[in-house]
Amino acid sequence: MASTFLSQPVARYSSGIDVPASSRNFGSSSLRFLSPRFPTIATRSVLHPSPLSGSHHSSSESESSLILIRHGESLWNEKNLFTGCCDVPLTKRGVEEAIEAGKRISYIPIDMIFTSALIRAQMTAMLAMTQHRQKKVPIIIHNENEQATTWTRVYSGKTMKQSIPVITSWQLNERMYGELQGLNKQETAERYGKEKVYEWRRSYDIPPPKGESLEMCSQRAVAYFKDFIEPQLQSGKHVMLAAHGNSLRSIIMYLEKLTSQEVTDLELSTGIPLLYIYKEGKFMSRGSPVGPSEADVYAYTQNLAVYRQQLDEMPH
Ligand SMILES: O=C(O)[C@@H](CO)OP(=O)(O)O
Repeated sequence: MASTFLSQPVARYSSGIDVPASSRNFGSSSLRFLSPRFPTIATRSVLHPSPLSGSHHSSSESESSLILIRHGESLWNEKNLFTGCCDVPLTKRGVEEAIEAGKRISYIPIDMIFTSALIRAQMTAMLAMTQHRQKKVPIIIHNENEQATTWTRVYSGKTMKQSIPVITSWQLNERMYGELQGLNKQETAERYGKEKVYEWRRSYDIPPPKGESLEMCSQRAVAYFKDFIEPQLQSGKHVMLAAHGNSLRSIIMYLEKLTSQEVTDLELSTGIPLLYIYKEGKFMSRGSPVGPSEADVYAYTQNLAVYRQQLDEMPH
């Protein structure tokens, strides 16, 4: 699976060279984030949780939160068009959904953000973060080439501590819908029959014409999750992942060990965050946080409750 990523260039998240050793930390020892191209290095040089992240244990004891969020409504969702890998932005309603989602998760710790390479997922992550109580700045990591890496370097350890790296990756993109992209879903159902279109949209292993089946999408999205997101969770990092209906369905299938039949019935609404707690190698689904004042969400674990209390004590 790792060979899938060989074409991906190196990403570095670096503080630069003129920062005093004592402040060259993103909460801990390393400011460098190395790319999916080097999974083992990425695992070792993870950015450690912020002081407020509530996770200071060794990885064997650590507990991390994972937020999954499907992007808010896009302009093609609104028009009922097959979108797939076409890169369309959010509607006004989608923007509002993302902001609302941000309110729901405003007290859940987030140390790293992963998004697809598509603007609707990136907009959603960024808009949601405008609501986060911790007020850290999400920064997209540019690793297209050496120049991009060098030209986006940050030279202040203090600023780095107030930042959250945002890693974008095409492997988290929506499933590629092939020759359905841009077609109206209703008209397509009328033309090819509802059952055929349902099969294209929701079956596990039947691809739409010249497109990816959910199984094919899962081969890249779940591989990426296992290789690059799970190691971050294992090291105690709290992660938000903003992606798409089908890339997230395949990841949820993996997290919840769903069968190919069960994943067929799984539908994800736009802009609704889903919370998982990762502990001792297991993912526990905690549903969707209803709102920042919803006591139940923070009662899930002692760590989340402590984190929330710390945020409440922060000056406004
Ligand atoms: O058009 C798409 O890309 C997806 C998600 O909006 O549609 P579907 O729900 O049919 O998988």
